[in-house]
Amino acid sequence: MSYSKLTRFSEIGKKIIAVGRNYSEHAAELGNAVPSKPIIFLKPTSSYIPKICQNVNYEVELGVIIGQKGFDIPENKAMDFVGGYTCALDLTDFGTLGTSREARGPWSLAKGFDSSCPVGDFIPKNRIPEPDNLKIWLKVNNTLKQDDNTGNLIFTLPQLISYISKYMTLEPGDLIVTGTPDGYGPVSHGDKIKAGLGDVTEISFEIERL
Ligand SMILES: O=C([O-])CC(=O)C(=O)O
Ligand SMILES: [Mg+2]
Repeated sequence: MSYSKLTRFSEIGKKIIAVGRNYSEHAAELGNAVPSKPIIFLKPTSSYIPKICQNVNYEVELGVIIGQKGFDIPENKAMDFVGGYTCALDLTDFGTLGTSREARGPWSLAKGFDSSCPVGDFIPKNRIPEPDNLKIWLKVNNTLKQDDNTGNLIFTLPQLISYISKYMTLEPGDLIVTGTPDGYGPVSHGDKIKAGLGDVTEISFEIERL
């Protein structure tokens, strides 16, 4: 399958593996300690559905798309398994849908409702030669809300790929959303969201309530 022809990963429909608290300033704004191991959770592929956004918070994230199958991948081989990148949002509702962050219950509804994972275009790997030095930003109604660099990820892409693949076989089309920087916040009906990775790719959409 040629991923470069795809603009929405719903056409691929593989796992969405998400990383939590992977920027220390985001962990701090949540009042959480910097994790000693990656915090991993799953979002269902139905969360790609561009349906509605509810009472949610935005989180812009670097999405890594897996290009070949692998398990127990060593860190020094991990980048060979990357097929490309995308700008993804990990929309989150801890208010009405999910167990609160403080509680220890699962986050599945808070982070897995339909439309909770808007993604941009597939960016082939060679268009981002330095994924560990990439500006990541998000604007709400043209106001800059999140502005950081993937150089500040606590766990790097090779560390994440290696760690996740010890537990879950990675398959072509899987998407790893690598965690959000600080500055997350709520959106409401009519808000215009624009987010991007450096000046390589941009995603924009408007929030609609049912
Ligand atoms: O929202 C959270 O607490 C965890 C998360 O997804 C992130 O850090 O990107
Ligand atoms: Mg997130």
